[in-house]
Formats: sequence, structure tokens, C-alpha cells
Amino acid sequence: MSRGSTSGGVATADALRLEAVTRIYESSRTPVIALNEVSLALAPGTFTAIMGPSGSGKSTLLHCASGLDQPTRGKVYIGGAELPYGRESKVTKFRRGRIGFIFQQYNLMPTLTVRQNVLLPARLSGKAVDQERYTTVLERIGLADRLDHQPSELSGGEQQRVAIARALVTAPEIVFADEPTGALDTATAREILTLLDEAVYAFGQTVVMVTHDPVAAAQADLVLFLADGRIVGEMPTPTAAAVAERMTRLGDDVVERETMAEA
Ligand SMILES: Nc1ncnc2c1ncn2[C@@H]1O[C@H](COP(=O)(O)OP(=O)(O)OP(=O)(O)O)[C@@H](O)[C@H]1O
Repeated sequence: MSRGSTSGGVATADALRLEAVTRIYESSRTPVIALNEVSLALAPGTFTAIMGPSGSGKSTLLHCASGLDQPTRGKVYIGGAELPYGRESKVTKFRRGRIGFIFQQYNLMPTLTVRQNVLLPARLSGKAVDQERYTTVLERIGLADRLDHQPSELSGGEQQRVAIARALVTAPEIVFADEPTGALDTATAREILTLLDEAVYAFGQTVVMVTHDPVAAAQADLVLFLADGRIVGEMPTPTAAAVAERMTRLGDDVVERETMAEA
């Protein structure tokens, strides 16, 4: 199992690096600083959870890091390559080749079969599918006998399995997951988390997951805590109890700051 930043003693590029990333929403009358000079570096083959109170900037961080949104300032690197901005087609091409994304609501194409959904990113990027990886991913995810079904014929947990297979099959440099277990019952959520963990140790996949659930966060190697658009703490080798306790303190801090600002 490799979860370090070196391979065979040779230093490898960070799977994800953010340099002073700031995102300000100017749409409303009062600009909102959703991310404030966030810098971080994550090694390949690691599983990181991002937690924080509601409105702390978790989704904004995930969207900026994955090229779904453009930071107001700062830089994002995936596998050492800077995310290109400017023409939308350039970012889209970059994303298709290097980034997988798992959404809370699965976001499968309803008219396509499981097989077509899983192969869609490869088809769109023009990347040849590695048949061995395709077969291994489907075996691990446990969908081999459902390939000709449509998403509406599957349970929520099964649809999320399809979404995970879709994210993994092109062997992206990083997979982002936004509340991947948020719509699932506890037992199914555990199965999905186990699959994500397996992707890390079986495929050496780098995974970054936003979650509200301390048990889900405890599956990761590292938890980053966000508050008011900044990283305010980190916890290596987390436990659910320790994460829950830290989150309670973060929530209290935010309430205290808001009360002082209003006074
Ligand atoms: N399009 C937007 N326009 C203006 N403000 C926005 C926009 N999107 C997000 N925000 C604000 O940016 C801040 C961070 O939002 P974000 O959705 O990243 O937080 P979050 O931690 O993911 O929250 P939650 O846990 O509730 O999903 C919040 O104050 C939010 O209101």
C-alpha cells in the first residue's frame, strides 16, 4: 500500500497543490470571500477529507480545485500541471483527462446504460480505455451483472457505485467527491466509503472528499478543517470521535465570532 509522496525513492509531484487560492463572489451587493488564501499540497495515493461548518467554503474549495470554478486569485496544480483558465474548452479538456468527480446526487446520464455511463468520460476525452482497468474496476465495484441496466433501475447505492466506476476508469490523477454518502443510508454509505478507500490502496488513487459525517471523515488519512474560507486545522489518522469533537469546537468558534461581529 503506497500512501506517501515518493515512489521508489524518487520524489513525485503533488497530486494537488493550491497556492493562495482566493474566491470572492461579487454577485451580491456585499462581496463574499468564500476562500481566503488557501494553500495546501496533497501527495499521490492519499485520501483526504475536508470538513467545516456550513458556509465555510468546502464546496467552493472542491470546485476551484477541480476546475469547475475559477479562483479570483491564486493557482491550482494537478499532478504538477497548472489548471488552465481562459477558454472553457481548455479547462474541460484538462478536467476530462486528469480529474474524476463524484457528486452527492450521482449525476448519471439517465438515458445511458451503466456500461455507457462508465465509459462516457473516456469517450468524451478520446482516451483509449485500458481494458484490464475497466474489468478490475467493475469487478471491485460489483456491477458486472448490471451493465445493460439504466440508472433508474438501480438503487441509490448502486448508482453511486456506477459514479465511482465512472470516476476511476480513466485512471485520473485525482478524484474529488462532494458528499458522496450524503444521500445514502448508513449501511450503504459504509460500503461506498470502503470502495473509495479501496480505490486509494488498490489503485493508488488520490481522493479528496467533502463530508459532514465524522465517520466518513475518519476513513481518510487526513482531515482538513475549514472555517470562514481558511484552513484552520488538520488531523492525521483521524477517529470519528476526535473529528466530531473538533467540529463541535469549530462550530462554537464560528457562533462566537458571529455574535461578536453583531455586537
Ligand atoms: N454563487 C454564489 N454567490 C454568492 N455567494 C456564494 C455563492 N456560492 C457560495 N457562496 C457563499 O460562499 C460561502 C461558502 O460557500 P460554500 O458552498 O463553499 O460552503 P460549504 O462549506 O460548502 O457549505 P455547506 O456545508 O452548507 O454546503 C458561503 O458564505 C456561501 O453563501
